[in-house]
Amino acid sequence: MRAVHFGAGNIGRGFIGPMLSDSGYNVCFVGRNKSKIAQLQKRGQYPVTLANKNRDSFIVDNVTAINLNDTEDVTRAIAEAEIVTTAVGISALKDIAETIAQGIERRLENSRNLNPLHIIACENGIGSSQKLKKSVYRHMKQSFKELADRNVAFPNAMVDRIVPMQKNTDSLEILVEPFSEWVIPRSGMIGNYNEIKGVHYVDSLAPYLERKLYTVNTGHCSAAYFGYLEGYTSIQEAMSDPEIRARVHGVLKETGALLVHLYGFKPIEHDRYIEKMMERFTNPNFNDKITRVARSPLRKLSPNDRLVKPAMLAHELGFETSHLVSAIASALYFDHEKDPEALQLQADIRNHGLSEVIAAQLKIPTEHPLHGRIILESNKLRARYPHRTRMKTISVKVPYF
Ligand SMILES: NC(=O)C1=CN([C@@H]2O[C@H](COP(=O)(O)OP(=O)(O)OC[C@H]3O[C@@H](n4cnc5c(N)ncnc54)[C@H](O)[C@@H]3O)[C@@H](O)[C@H]2O)C=CC1
Ligand SMILES: O=P(O)(O)OC[C@H]1O[C@](O)(CO)[C@@H](O)[C@@H]1O
Repeated sequence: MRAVHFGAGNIGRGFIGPMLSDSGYNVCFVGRNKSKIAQLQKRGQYPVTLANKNRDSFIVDNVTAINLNDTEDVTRAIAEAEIVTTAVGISALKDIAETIAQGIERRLENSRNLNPLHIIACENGIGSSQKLKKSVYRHMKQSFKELADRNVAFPNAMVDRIVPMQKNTDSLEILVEPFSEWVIPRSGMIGNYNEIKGVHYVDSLAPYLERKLYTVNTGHCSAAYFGYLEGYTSIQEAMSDPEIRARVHGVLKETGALLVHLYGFKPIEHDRYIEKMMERFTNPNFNDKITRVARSPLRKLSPNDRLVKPAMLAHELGFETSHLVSAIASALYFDHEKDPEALQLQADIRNHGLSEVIAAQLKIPTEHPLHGRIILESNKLRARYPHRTRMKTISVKVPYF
């Protein structure tokens, strides 16, 4: 069985690669880092180490690799695969869409391979595979689209495993947390597919995806933004500060109330889930950089992502949102100079003002109560962390609610 995986980065090598290989797939990594691809081609395997006390490790084998710009080889691999996965970042999906489209066309040309093909975007976010499908279809001829509708599926998925930045002597080695979860809805699958060992196939993805996004991702990035303002460099440092820990817990109690309401999780079980996630953030067996977890603040602050979406939903339902508001206000101060989105965000705030950014990018209109509360919280943070914040204090009339 053949799998093609786009992105030989942390989640690719540390999570998706091992899962597919363990299920008997030959995993072909498609990547743009030439030296990593050459290493994978040469060795055909690489080591994975678990960030537990014993540092248990195992080898992922039956691996091949192709450079992303060797389009001929990549499209051939897609034409012959049972499954295509990606872990390149949601904003990079559009960049690989044309190659995937060419691979599908090559596969379907003259009805050469009409076996089902599943294409799964293993990215953080809602509806990633369907977003990829839209981009891929933009590059396909109409006749192929009709055939692809019957033979190619793009099931959305939820993937969860913390894989920090790597600093290993062996450039292929990867250190990952022991926990992992990959969830795929059965309704998104077609034909007689081989189940991937360890994947949880479910009837409905939304409860799993939103529980993870609004707990793991909301909590993790809140710890990062709170910790960044405090001057910490790792999530572990931030989580060992009792005040930050309590604020992150406060965020998760707020999203927890929302999730319990939306999906009927038992409150006591959801509290246990929150505790488990707090424990994962604290994992002392690795050092997870704040700048990694806080990365791409424009994406994280977008209306359908981990901060604004749960805050808006919770507000509409009359639930508490003060910790979420604080996380959003903190995220708006993230100005790491090596993060292009952070630089863009700060430039937008400088050029257009905070209120305009909240309205235009977070899509929280000026008249919405959360808009004014974010600005008030931003002013408080500025007073508390004058050396970490560069925005001007902004006066605002908070709408009555
Ligand atoms: N690292 C983590 O703990 C988790 C990450 N994710 C998601 O997995 C995805 C990948 O994240 P990581 O593996 O951490 O990032 P990474 O930076 O380690 O790996 C991303 C890979 O994609 C490649 N890439 C980036 N832009 C590209 C482009 N325009 N065209 C082709 N290749 C491109 C990079 O060269 C790199 O090899 C993201 O969507 C992230 O949200 C999901 C769960 C956990
Ligand atoms: O910042 P991104 O690209 O959404 O992905 C990293 C996030 O995903 C996680 O691995 C959780 O699945 C966390 O480490 C982190 O919050």
